[in-house]
Amino acid sequence: MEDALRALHQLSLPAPSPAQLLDLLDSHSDAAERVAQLIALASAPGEGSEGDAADLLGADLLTQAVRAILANLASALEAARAAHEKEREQLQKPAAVKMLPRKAHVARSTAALKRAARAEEESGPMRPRLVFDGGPSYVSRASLAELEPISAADMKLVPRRYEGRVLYLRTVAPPVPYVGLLLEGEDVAGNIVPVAVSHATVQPQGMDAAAALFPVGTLIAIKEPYLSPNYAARAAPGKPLAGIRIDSPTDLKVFRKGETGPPGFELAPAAPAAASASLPWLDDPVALETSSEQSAAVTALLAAGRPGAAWRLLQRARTAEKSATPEHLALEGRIRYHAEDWAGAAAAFEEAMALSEASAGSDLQDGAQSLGDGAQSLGDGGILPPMPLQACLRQARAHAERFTLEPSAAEVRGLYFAAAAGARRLDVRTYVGPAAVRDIEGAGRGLVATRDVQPGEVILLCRAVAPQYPSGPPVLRLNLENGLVSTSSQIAAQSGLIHALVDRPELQLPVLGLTAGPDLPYSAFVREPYPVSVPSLREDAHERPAVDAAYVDGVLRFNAFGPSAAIDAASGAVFPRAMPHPLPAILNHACLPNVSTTFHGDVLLSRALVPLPKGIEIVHPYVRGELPYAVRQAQLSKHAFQCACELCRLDAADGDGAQMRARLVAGELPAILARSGSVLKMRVNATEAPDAKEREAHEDIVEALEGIIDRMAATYQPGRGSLRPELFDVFRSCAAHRAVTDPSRSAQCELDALACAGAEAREDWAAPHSGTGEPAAVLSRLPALHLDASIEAMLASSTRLEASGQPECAIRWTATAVWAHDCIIGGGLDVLVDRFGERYGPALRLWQQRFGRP
Ligand SMILES: C[S@@+](CC[C@H](N)C(=O)[O-])C[C@H]1O[C@@H](n2cnc3c(N)ncnc32)[C@H](O)[C@@H]1O
Repeated sequence: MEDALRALHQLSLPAPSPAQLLDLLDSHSDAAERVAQLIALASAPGEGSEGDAADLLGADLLTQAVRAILANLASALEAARAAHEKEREQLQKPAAVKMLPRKAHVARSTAALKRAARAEEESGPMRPRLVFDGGPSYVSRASLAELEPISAADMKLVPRRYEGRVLYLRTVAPPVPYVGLLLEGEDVAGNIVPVAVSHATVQPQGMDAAAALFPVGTLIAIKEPYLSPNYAARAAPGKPLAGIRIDSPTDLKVFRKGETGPPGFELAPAAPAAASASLPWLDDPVALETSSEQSAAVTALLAAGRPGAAWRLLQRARTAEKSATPEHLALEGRIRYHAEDWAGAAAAFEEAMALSEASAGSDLQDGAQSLGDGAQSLGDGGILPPMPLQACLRQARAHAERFTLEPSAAEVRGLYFAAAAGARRLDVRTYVGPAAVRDIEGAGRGLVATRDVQPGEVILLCRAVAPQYPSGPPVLRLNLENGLVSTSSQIAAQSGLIHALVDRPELQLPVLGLTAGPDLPYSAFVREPYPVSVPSLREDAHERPAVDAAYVDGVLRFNAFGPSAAIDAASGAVFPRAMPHPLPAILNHACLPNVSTTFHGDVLLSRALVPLPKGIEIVHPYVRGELPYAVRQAQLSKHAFQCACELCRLDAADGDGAQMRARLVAGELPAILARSGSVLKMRVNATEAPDAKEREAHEDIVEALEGIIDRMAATYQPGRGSLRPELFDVFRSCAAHRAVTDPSRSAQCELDALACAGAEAREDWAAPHSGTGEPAAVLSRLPALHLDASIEAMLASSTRLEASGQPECAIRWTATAVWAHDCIIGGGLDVLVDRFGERYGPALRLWQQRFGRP
């Protein structure tokens, strides 16, 4: 991989994009040729700087060169597959290991370091990276004291996991960073053992940062080491070589100054870097001398997203100093705030202020500001940005006081606009509305309504645990067994979550208490009662947990929501996964949901779409209910359950009809809708009457649309009712054409579209609004599918009715849009205007004039 990238770099060509890499990894496609041409085109003759590869070689030669480079990459992939398969076979029949002599190891390690330095220099830190996985993954649950030391010479068979044993090594070279880290260790007998650590860091590191984490001479212990014939495949692939592969970084312990070294091993622990300069890898800093050192370290730990370590450090400092200082209390407030303990944070801020007042009016309390309802953005690591103590206190109190109150429109508005402005980690309190965790027959646990709930009520407002926004190089991980490709966001989320669980072991219950897909057995936490709120910081001593990287991957794959998408190479399915929102992850799936879930930065907001009677299961869609039945089933297949929601029951009852419909949707429908779009573009002035030619074009297309409606209608079982999501777009197009030719029938078409998405009309839907109060909506029940497009349907209908001189009918449609939007997202008119104002400004302005708050 690195060789191919270097070769491209030498030709001044860009590295393949992640999407192109995905194409290249698909051994069944002819993508290699396409990618070769695209990459070669990136340096077309005459366009680049003088003397670039295209000028020197000419386009044809250049394409040939790229082809050759990509062919090398393809054979590297093949070699990786072959090595993986061999290792898999050998697992049953391990062979005698052939360890290289020390001299050869030193030469190899020196060359690897040189190569890494050259790659960093030539291709830069943002060069894309590729690693592999697949097959068993290991984690040791034993404590060091339970394990018996082993030396490299005793590890005679490969591949083998040396259960019950621990290998002590001292590093003899700086680490080689790639996605994971490669270390070189020496045991007491002087044998060199290569070690590859996956998820050593949350994002790939440069050589200097990696060297600071593992300075030469660091003493390490590897619990129940797995000796692999291809040790580096998951961290930094290269030629197959026997070495230790660490899948879960909690299997690796680093000894720090002051810690007791391994019994019987004459290896002195290495001195750690100063805690304030560089935080120790995955551990808490120890032995800080001065109060200012402690404060600096706590702040650095918070910024690094390690509130647990910050908390433990603070507690140790407190114990040493006996009485709390205002600075310590302020730090405690920040840590508790980070951990969503608003009441605890408020108490600590208050005490800090009282103490600082007592100690001669410290400036901690100056500059108080009102924070209002607007959501603030949190700083690095999800912490409160620097602000006066009094402001911190207000904010903590506001969150604590609102804890049980349903989020207001102003709060949701603040959340929406903060996220729209690019904020990633939002300062909002969590809220768990009328929902509780219950066992659901045939579906594990789920959430049910604890009372009758009205449409629009907030069910959940939750922040993600340790969300990651990868800013490093693009990383891909190819599973050599099932072809699944994980992208940067998935890998960073996995590494970030492992590190977060080490930092805050109390988060294991909400995170590892989730299931990890049908292929992994439940963790022990799944059997415990699932926590509804975020567990508080643990007061007891910290024992570093063993975190199984494979289980965390499964949890993310089967539970995480998030804005970034990943592609299943096998099925081509695209599904979002990056951020774990623990409690919302307990929601089970239905293609026809009864809540609307939206994402704002790292915050998830779920509101009821329809009335929820007490005890009903709350369900949301893992895959888009608008997709044809067969596609939904294929996308859900990884979960290994059969969805039995109302939509699936109806689609299943349609039998062959559902398949015929899918064919129409994929075949003829797009062409008719495209034609419809072109005809609609003929309307330059919406208020002008169409000439005969235009009218005829609209009438023709309506005929074609009605034809396909009839053919699709024949694919539904008689008596199925109006829930027909595939017809939504067809009726919407009809509405747009009818608005030109026969305006009186346009609103009916929009209503038909909404009914296809699950809405129900009021009997008096066509009557004009009368009186002075707010108009009644035209719907009695909101659609559950095509949510945003449904709001457009309502606003479009309003706009047309207003234009055709029926303002009191129009205003009822706007009222419906306002209601629907409040139930789907909320946040009031400003949010609706921000999202739809550009296209439907006049309709929304009219509403604002008549019913908007001043
Ligand atoms: C995100 S979790 C939901 C919580 C899960 N029920 C639990 O107990 O942890 C997803 C898993 O829940 C189960 N599940 C979700 N929706 C389901 C449904 N409609 N029918 C059956 N099982 C379902 C599947 O096992 C799926 O992989």
